[in-house]
Amino acid sequence: MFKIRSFLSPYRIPMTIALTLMLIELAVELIHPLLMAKIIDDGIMKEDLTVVLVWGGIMIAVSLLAFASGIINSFYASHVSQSFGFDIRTTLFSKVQGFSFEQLNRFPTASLVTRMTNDITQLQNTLFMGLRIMLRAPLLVIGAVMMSFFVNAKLAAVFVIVVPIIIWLLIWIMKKGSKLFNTVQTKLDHVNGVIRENLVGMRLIKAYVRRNHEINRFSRATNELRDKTVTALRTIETAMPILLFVMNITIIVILWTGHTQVSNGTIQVGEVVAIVNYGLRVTSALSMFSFIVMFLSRSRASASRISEVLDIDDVEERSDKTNRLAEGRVTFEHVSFTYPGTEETVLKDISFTANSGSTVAIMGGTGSGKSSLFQLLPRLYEVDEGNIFIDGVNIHSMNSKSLRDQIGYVPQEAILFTGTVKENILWGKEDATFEEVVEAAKASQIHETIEKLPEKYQTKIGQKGVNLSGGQKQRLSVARALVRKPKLLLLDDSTSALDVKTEQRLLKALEKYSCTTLIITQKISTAQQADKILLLDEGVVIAEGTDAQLRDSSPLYKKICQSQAREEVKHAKATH
Ligand SMILES: Nc1ncnc2c1ncn2[C@@H]1O[C@H](COP(=O)(O)OP(=O)(O)OP(=O)(O)O)[C@@H](O)[C@H]1O
Repeated sequence: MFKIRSFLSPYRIPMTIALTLMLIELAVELIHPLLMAKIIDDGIMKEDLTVVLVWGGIMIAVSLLAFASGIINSFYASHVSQSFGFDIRTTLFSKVQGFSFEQLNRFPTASLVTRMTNDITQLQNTLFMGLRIMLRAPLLVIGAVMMSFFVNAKLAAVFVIVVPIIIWLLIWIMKKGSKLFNTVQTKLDHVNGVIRENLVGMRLIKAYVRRNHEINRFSRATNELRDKTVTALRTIETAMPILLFVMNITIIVILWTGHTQVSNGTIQVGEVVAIVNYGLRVTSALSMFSFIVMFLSRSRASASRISEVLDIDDVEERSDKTNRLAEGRVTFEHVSFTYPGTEETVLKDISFTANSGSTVAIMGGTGSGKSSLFQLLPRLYEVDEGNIFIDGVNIHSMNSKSLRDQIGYVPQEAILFTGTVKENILWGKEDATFEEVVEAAKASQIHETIEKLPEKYQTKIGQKGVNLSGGQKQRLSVARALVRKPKLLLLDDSTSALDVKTEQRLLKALEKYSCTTLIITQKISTAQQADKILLLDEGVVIAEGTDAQLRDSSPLYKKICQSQAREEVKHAKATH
């Protein structure tokens, strides 16, 4: 919570101005009944028109002052609340960018989205309300009670009993409400999660005709959200009529005792009217409380959810060593790795060397640890045991940003961003020239396809690359990696959707980049072109060598070759 409060520091001055203006409004509101009492007792009762006109004029003047203060207060309240929200959102976003994968796994994606949008909006609204009316309501209650005592202490004594009871009740509701709204926000996370999964997987949903299943899933999530919200709002709303009932009884008591005292001549009519007026203002302030308590409860829940993200420790950069990779020679030395928070060791005692400029194909069954091995190289995860060296330097001691800058990593799923083809390639190296972009596209065998697009390199790519085929997306992702002219290129099954000829051309074109290439593949045709093949099984390297060597020495490799050869024969027969 402390961190969130610190976001208010830059706005101390506008907040002070807004609060001062709010206090002016409040003061005017509190003076009004006094002026009214004066007009009744000294003007109307004594039939003195000058008093009525003079004090009436003063009343109008202070009302205008309150009006102007209210308007300027709104300006400041909007400015402060929006800027405060902007600052938190920007900080939260950049905080998440610095998360390690282990930290990222602690929050579901949809929950992070809710925290960065809805939760921050809750805080913004609360701050706006805070600067406009939130403080005004409690201060109005306190001020009205004090002024009543000033007018007539005996008559106002009833407030001393009633107000503490009401304050206690309000605190109780707020604590309860805050817990309930926490659950509401979690349910909102869930709804966002379902929506996100649904929109991302729309093609699959249609292909599997799962529309009704998805509609039911969404209905369940949104029903839960509705039920929890209704429970939270009910708890807060039912308390309000109780408060107002108590206040109305209080006013009746004041009127009753006031009436008796007026008859006895111990109090003037104007004084009774003033105290009743203060009572009514307290009542109206309390009816504002239902909103205030709701806003406070909600924002307390939201603030703690935002703090959870802000409180995550920054990943410490161990080194500012910005080694330039000269050759890209990779050495794994007895590397073992377990995903944080899990038990199973997914890579066990891995040792191998990929010479500079060479191509190493990594093969293995699904779940054998191929992608995990890749993620260790740009240090997306840290090794548990052993060491990884690039050009003889332990990557553990290298600055992670400089290390990643020099690696071209193409993940298994080709991810494209909304923007043009050129922008997507430039994503790999912002300051690349157009010639470099074209060069990378040519090497990735995507240049000709791009040239056929309506606006060539300026063609807009639809959301997630919907207007491109799987193979085109893959090649564009490879171009994005090549444009940075990496010393080390990691292709995670990134040529799976390419036909053999295109893939061969792509691999040939890579030679000119003279980078070390590690390529995860399921295809023997790809592996055959590599200088070395690593065969992984359940996180262990079970065979290492060239295609010819493995055909002799590895029964598993031989089996894969035979089964793929059979597939090819079947495929050839089918196409004839
Ligand atoms: N983020 C993660 N957290 C925990 N375990 C994971 C994570 N990612 C993968 N694993 C586990 O690590 C093991 C190896 O997964 P990995 O993705 O490296 O396999 P792979 O060989 O690349 O498989 P595939 O060819 O199917 O992509 C699997 O048992 C998988 O369940």
